[in-house]
Amino acid sequence: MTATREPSLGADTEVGSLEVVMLHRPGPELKRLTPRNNDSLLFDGIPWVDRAQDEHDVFADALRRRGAEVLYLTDLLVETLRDPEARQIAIEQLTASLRLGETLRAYLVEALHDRSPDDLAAVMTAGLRNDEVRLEHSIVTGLLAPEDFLIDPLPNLLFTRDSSVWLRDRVAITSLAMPARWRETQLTGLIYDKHPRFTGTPRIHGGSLEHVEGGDVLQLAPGVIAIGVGERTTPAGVERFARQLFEHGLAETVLAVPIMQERATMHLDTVVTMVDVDKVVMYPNIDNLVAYAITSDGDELNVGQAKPFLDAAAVAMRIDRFERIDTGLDPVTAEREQWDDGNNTLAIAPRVAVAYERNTETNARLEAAGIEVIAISGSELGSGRGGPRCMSCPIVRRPLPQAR
Ligand SMILES: NC(=O)NCCC[C@H](N)C(=O)O
Repeated sequence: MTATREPSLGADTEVGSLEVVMLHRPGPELKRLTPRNNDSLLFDGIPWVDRAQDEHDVFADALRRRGAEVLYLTDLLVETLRDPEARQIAIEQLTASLRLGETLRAYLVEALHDRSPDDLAAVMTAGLRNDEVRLEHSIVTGLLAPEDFLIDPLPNLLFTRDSSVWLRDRVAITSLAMPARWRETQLTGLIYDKHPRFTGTPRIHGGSLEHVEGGDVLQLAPGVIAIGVGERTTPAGVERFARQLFEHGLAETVLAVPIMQERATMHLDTVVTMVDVDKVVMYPNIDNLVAYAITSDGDELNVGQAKPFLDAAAVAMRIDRFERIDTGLDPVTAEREQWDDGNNTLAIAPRVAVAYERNTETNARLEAAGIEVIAISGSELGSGRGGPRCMSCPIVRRPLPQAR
């Protein structure tokens, strides 16, 4: 494989025309979900996997039809694993933290080295069950139940938004808060390090640092980055991330935005997403969203007073008004549609957004406000509590003509 990094990778807004995006087509890892493990694996139900795949294919096709190139995480991973050094790293990372005793760990290391890139990628994504290994005379495999996981599956890979974020020409490998998702950044980290398409891409952050998840990071305008602080991204995560953004010239202002620490609002993008250069769709039941503007004078970070989010954002973006499209929903409908990711839209160009079709009232108000809504079905995809924005990692967005 030769190094062929494209010169123009990156994205500096939420709404620039989407050119390259990474998705993860749901696969065998979803078949690992049971009523006994779905809570700890962060799913609210047991998805019908074939239907989830169909829904996801429609999503991917909608993006392709509008000109985006869709890269699948699994394809990138398999291609990466063809490199012996990448395989070595992958197996080391995968087995380093297993608490399975030395005999079983050593057996797994050897067995994984014998696997093809496809099979190794399958273990990295779908995990490994006890009854899927053949190790005689092992105390550990003998005493574990057949269906116990030796390596946990990663059903939340579906939400590619969270484990990496492109900021201008750099990629941030995030640090995921929930144990069920920790290993995801080993995969994205490896892909961006070793896949020829990304050779030489400068990086920030990393899986071992303070928690920051991609769903909390919104690029409101070039150099203006809002970061939610709640269930997933910690205050220390924002501080660490902001320092790197300033250090590498990726931001002039970072807006730290506290959100409720609950599952329904796990990321900033569950309550607010951009649908135009100066417009957001926002959960109506959070009128009091505030932001702390963080700037840097070179050495120190300066943190302003809490201001209403839309006002603080407008100042940082140097626009007169950052408009919230009034979905006008009564609080109960708003709560239902927020839970079903009605506010989690994916802008693929200014005023064009992909949204789940089930949120009929939110979508109708968006259309009335002049937003073209590309409605996709998400009855099964949504069982992991994530919408179109969560399910996509933009790798290239065209810069906006008016970008500063
Ligand atoms: N950006 C997002 O809001 N991502 C959705 C992640 C859902 C996943 N089941 C989780 O709990 O982390």
